[in-house]
Parts: sequence; C-alpha cells; structure tokens
Amino acid sequence: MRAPVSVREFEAAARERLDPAHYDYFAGGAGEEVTLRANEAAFGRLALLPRVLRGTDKPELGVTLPGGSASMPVLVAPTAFHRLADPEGERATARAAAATETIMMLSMASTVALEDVAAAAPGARLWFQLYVQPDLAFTKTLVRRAEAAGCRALVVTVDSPVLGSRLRDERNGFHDLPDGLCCENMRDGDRVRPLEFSPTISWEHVGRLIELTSLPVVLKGVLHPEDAGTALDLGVSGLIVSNHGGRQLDTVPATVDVLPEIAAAVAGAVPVLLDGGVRSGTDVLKALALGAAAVAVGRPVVWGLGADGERGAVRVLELLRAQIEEALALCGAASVHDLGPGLVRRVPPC
Ligand SMILES: Cc1cc2nc3c(=O)[nH]c(=O)nc-3n(C[C@H](O)[C@H](O)[C@H](O)COP(=O)(O)O)c2cc1C
Ligand SMILES: CCCCC(=O)C(=O)O
Repeated sequence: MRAPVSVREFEAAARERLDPAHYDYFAGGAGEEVTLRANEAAFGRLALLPRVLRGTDKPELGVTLPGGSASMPVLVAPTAFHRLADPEGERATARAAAATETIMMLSMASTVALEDVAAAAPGARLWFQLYVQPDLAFTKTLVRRAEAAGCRALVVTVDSPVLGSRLRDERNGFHDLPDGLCCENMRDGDRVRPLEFSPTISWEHVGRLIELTSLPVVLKGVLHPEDAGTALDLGVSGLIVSNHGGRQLDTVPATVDVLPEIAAAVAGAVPVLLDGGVRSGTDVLKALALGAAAVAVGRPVVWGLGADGERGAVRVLELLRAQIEEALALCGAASVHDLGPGLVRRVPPC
C-alpha cells in the first residue's frame, strides 16, 4: 500500500488496523459531537491571504516555550491509552517526538509509566499532563515523579472536573482497558488506583501546584478570556486554548474561534497554545497568525501510531513540518514568528 500523504489518510490507515471500539474511543467526542466537528470546520472557514515577492530560502520554524524549545510549532497533545494503538504505546510516541525534536505532553492516563517513557526515549522533551486527583498526597507524588523523570513542564488539565459523555463509548460498551493494560502511572504499591476526576477542582489547586513545583505550570483547557486573566494573576507559565478535542462539554466553540479573544486577554504575558482540529500546515499557520505561539495535535499522532507505530507518528509530525514549510513559503513568510492577523480572512461557510 502506498504511504498516506495527509493526516486524513493516516486516519483511514489507522482505522483499518484498530479495533473498531478503540478507533471510536480515539476519534469520538462528547454528546452529539458538535464541538468535535466545529474544531475542524472552523479552520475551513478561515482563508489565508498570502503576500508575494518576499522570497526566502529556508523558513524558520523553531519555537521557544517555558518548558523548552521545539523544532517546529507543533507539539504532541496529551492523549490517553497509546497501547491501544501500538504495542509500544507511549514509548513509541516519545521516540517519535524525540526524533522530530518536538515536545510531547505525556498523558497521566498513559499505558506506559512515565519513568519508562522517559527511559525509552532519552532525548525526548516531555511535559507531564496532570489530572488533579482528589487524593492530593497522591497528586503530589505524581508531580515529584514527573520532576524526577526529567519532565520540563506540568500541564494541568482544567476542563475535566468530570468526564464528558462519549456516546460512541456507551454504544460500544467501551469503559475499561483490555486485560493487561492499565493507567500505569496510577500504580501505588500492589494496587492500581482508579484514575479519578476532581469535581471540586478550583483555582486554589492551581495556586498550590505552582507553589509545589519548580516546573513551569501550563493550564490546558481554557476557553474564557476571564479565566485567562485569572490564570495570569496566579502566575501560570502558559495557557492552552483547548476544548479537549470536543470530548468534554459539547457545543463549546471551536478553539480557533476563541483564540483571538484569549490572545488579546493575555497580551503576550505568557505563550498561548492551541489544540483542536489542527490537521494540516495551513491550519497551523492560521492558529499562529491569530495569536498562538504553537499548536498541539492529539488525534493526528494517534493515527500515525495506529497506522505504523513509531514510524507512523514520525511521518505525521514530519508531514506537518513539510506542510508548514510549504505554507510559509507560499505566504511570503520567512518565519513562524512573522505571522499576524492580516494573513487570515474569514470566509462564509460553503
Ligand atoms: C483519544 C484521546 C485521549 C485524550 N486524552 C487526554 C488526556 O489524557 N489528557 C488531556 O489533558 N487531554 C486528553 N485529550 C485531549 C487532547 O489533549 C487534545 O486536547 C485534543 O486531542 C486536541 O484535539 P485534536 O485531537 O483534534 O488534535 C485526549 C484526546 C483524545 C482524542
Ligand atoms: C480516563 C482517561 C481520560 C482520558 C481523556 O482525557 C480522554 O479520553 O479524553
């Protein structure tokens, strides 16, 4: 079979190989999946307005963030359960991130323990994603483990006081990992703790985490500009505009549609990242033009992993890099730092 040439084709290739219930877990969203669809559709309603006769040889793609640098403005978003996509699971993803010199946000719900991921991919730049556990002592243990393993930032997911309802999983009866797989970070002595969500999570928890760790704390899942302001006052090091890939509250806006408001509220004080629906280099340029310092991709990397393991994940990331380079050249931009709102026009839905 010929190699996939787009993220969409990687999805099709992964779909052929994955158990249908697992494919649905990865692909699906919450409720009627209005937000899931909106994330991608919103990029489609933005057009690029290129400049001409500004040629340069080699565009600059690298970005520097509080948790280190990346060779391109595309990070790996934290996604759970990679061993459902490939036997090597998060080890393979981390090696792919290392090979492409980008940052991987490692999900707390990984099917390989964070120490084993770090050991399997020595050059990997890992940020650890945390769901605050109701047991704060265990939460602290996780933070210490992430620090000890060399993670360079703590990504606190704040859009999940409870888990959104995924109707595909309900239909498929997919509620637990198959035998032999578990959330390895939840091992505690002889038992594996259940991963819990914290319905009472508040700004106080974030404040305590910032005090607890010397790592930069990045909040993931901010959609309201007033929350962005509160986060800045508390001293976060970065924000990720995210609706969890449409998997939490359905009918929230597409992330790229709220990005300009958040970027305006933050006014450059800390980097603003975006995830949700990024499927191509032109999507990346649009997000950067509207104020993102970088984007993260969730499903695209899972599709690479599901299609061809570590090699597939590398190919997805390298495909996005090549598409960014091409789009920059065709937009007359020498660097990912050169992009502004003038590059983007809103077009009516077709
Ligand atoms: C299968 C899957 C699992 C996810 N697991 C997590 C997780 O463990 N922690 C987290 O903060 N976000 C999680 N997310 C959300 C992603 O980090 C990210 O916000 C989202 O996937 C971005 O949208 P995209 O898939 O359209 O790129 C998950 C998303 C998917 C698709
Ligand atoms: C129980 C792990 C939840 C992972 C997650 O965040 C997601 O599926 O969206």
